[in-house]
Amino acid sequence: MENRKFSRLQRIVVKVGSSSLTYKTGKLNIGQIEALVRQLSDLHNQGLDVLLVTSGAVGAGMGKLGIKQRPRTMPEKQAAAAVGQGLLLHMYEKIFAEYGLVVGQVLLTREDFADRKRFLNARNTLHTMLSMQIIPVINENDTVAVDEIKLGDNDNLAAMVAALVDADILMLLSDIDGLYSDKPGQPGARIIHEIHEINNEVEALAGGVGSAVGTGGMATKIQAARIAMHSGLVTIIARAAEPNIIRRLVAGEPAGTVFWPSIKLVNKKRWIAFSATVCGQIYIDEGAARALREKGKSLLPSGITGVEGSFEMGNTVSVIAPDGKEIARGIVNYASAEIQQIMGKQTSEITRVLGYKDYDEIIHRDNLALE
Ligand SMILES: Nc1ncnc2c1ncn2[C@@H]1O[C@H](COP(=O)(O)OP(=O)(O)O)[C@@H](O)[C@H]1O
Ligand SMILES: N[C@@H](CCC(=O)OP(=O)(O)O)C(=O)O
Repeated sequence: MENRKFSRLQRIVVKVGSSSLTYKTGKLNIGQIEALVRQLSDLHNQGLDVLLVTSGAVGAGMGKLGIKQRPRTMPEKQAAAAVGQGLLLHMYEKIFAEYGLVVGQVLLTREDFADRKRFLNARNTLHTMLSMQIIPVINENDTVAVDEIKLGDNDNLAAMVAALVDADILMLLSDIDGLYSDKPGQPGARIIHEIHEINNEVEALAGGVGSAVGTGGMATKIQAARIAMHSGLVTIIARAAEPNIIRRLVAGEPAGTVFWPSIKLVNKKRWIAFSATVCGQIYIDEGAARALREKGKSLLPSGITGVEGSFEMGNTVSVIAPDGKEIARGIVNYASAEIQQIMGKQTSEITRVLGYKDYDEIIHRDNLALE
C-alpha cells in the first residue's frame, strides 16, 4: 500500500487508552509509557506541536489500591482516579524530563467545552502551553466529574481537544491495531484500512464496550473520528505497542485505520456542532428545512412548527426536520417561551406578539451548523 499523504502535519494529538498503559496486574506499563514518550519527544524536537491525551488514571489507581474489578460506583472510581492521576503524571513528568521536556497537566470536563467562555479559555491555555514548548498531558477531571458533566471516555475528549487546538491529526492508540470488519478474533474479521464516511455500516462495527479496563471500545473511537472528520482533521486508530508507531504514522506509513476528514467547519460552527450542550429542540417545516440546507438561510419564525425544552436566548438547540432527523444545531436569539408565541408567524409580526423585536431571525445562519 502507498504511503499516506497528509496536507499539513504540524500539530498532533495522541490519545493512549488504559489498556495500553496498564498491565493486567493493574500496574503501569512503564515500557509502553517510555516508548510513547520517547517518540513524542522526538517529534517535539522536530518542531511538531504535540499534545498527549492519556487515560489510565482509574486503572493505575486500582493497581495501587489493589482493587481487582473496575469500581462500579462513581465515588470509588473518583477515588481510584485521584490516586492514579498522580501516579500517571509523575511517570510522564519523569520520563519527558529525561528528554529535557516539560509537561503540564490539563484536566478537563464536559463543561469546559459546553460553555463558550470556558471553551475559549481552555483553548488559550493550550495554545499558550504549546507556544511555551510545554507538552500538555490531558485527561478528564475524573475526581470532580459526576455523570452530568462527564464526557465519560477519552476518545471523545481527545477529538474535542484536537478540534479545540486546530490539530492536523488525531491518533487513537489502543490495544488493537485498528477497526475490524467484525469482532476481532471472529473468523474472517479483517482490519479496515481507510474510511471516508461514517455510515450505519461503520457504526455497526463497534461491538459494545472494549477491554476490561477501557471505556467504550470502538464505539467511542468512531464517535471521536466523526468529530474529527467534521473538524477537518485526520484520525488514525492504531496499536500503541507497535514499535515506533507514532513516528511511522507521522511518516505516512499505512498502518492502522485512517478516517479522512470532510470539509472544515469554521471554529464557532464546530463548537456549536460538537461541543455546546443542546438545551432543546426546534421543529421546522419542509420549506424551512430546504431554505437552511440548500440555500444557507437563517431560521425565521415562520418555518417553525414546534419547540421542546426550556432554553434561554444564547443557548444551543437542535433543529429537527419534518422527517424527525436533526439537520442542524444553532444558537437561538429568543428563549423557548418567546418562540412558542412567535412560531409560524411572519417576522413583521414579532413586535406585535412580543411587544418588542430584538432580531428577525430565530437562529442566524452564522450561528447555525448544518449536519
Ligand atoms: N470492530 C472492532 N474492531 C476492533 N476492535 C473492536 C471492535 N469491536 C470491539 N472492539 C474492541 O475494542 C477494544 C478497544 O477499546 P478499549 O478497550 O476501550 O481501548 P482503549 O482503552 O485503548 O480506549 C479492542 O480491544 C476490541 O476488543
Ligand atoms: N479518564 C479515565 C479514562 C476513561 C477512558 O476513556 O479510558 P480508555 O477507553 O481506556 O481510553 C481514566 O483516566 O481512567
